[in-house]
Amino acid sequence: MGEAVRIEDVNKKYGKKTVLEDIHLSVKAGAIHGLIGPSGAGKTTIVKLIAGMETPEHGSVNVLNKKMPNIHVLKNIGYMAQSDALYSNLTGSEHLRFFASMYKLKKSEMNERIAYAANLVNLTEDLSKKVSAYSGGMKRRLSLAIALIHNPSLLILDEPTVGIDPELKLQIWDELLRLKKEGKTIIVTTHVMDEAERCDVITMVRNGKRIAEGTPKELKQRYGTEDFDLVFLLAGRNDK
Ligand SMILES: Nc1ncnc2c1ncn2[C@@H]1O[C@H](COP(=O)(O)OP(=O)(O)OP(=O)(O)O)[C@@H](O)[C@H]1O
Repeated sequence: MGEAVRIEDVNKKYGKKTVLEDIHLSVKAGAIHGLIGPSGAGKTTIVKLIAGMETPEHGSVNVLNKKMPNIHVLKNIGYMAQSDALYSNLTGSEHLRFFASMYKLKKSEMNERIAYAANLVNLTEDLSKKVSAYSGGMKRRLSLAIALIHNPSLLILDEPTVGIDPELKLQIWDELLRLKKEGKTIIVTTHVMDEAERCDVITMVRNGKRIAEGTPKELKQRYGTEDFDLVFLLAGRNDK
């Protein structure tokens, strides 16, 4: 399998503050790749670079073999941001229609995709409600449905399951595994170690640096523990 994302030698600053330093990252096509790290580590900045929303001071970001930002690549990316960018006066259904129309889906395909995405995130019954009446978890679920609406080949999910109950979280992970089987590439950021263990490859990020990478099994073997929280702590200590 080829590479879906390649980041080489990336440095990123906000003002004078360096938030990413010498980042190299290769995401295999068809894999679920997790970015794990404490708050402020730089995970969101990395996914924004991949989604073409930020550009690095130094280095390169290639997605689906094109240098980012690239307008043709954007339609193959589904991006779920950490904070929900929704219109409080529109209903769930209006959101899905609006985003589907941006991707120029045909009417029949649009209806099919809306039904699929709404069902996946358990929002079918709530589609006619305005977003102002949605709970935080419902807004997260709607954002995920929007990210999936155009059937993108690369899904970038920034903390997708925050505020989502355990049952739905499992359901969403089952669906991510199914999408992977279809050949989609999924990049997911998380603080939650049980989610990390579901990824094919994990990159651990701390203070803007990549401190460890491997499959969950490799990382556990490398640090001699089955406890993923401990893997992360040990990887962090080695970096000091
Ligand atoms: N637009 C911005 N302007 C200035 N600083 C920023 C901006 N965006 C992020 N930062 C800083 O960059 C660093 C990395 O932030 P980032 O959001 O990438 O971390 P994160 O690992 O995603 O954290 P979290 O898990 O809390 O979302 C932090 O120190 C943050 O304060």
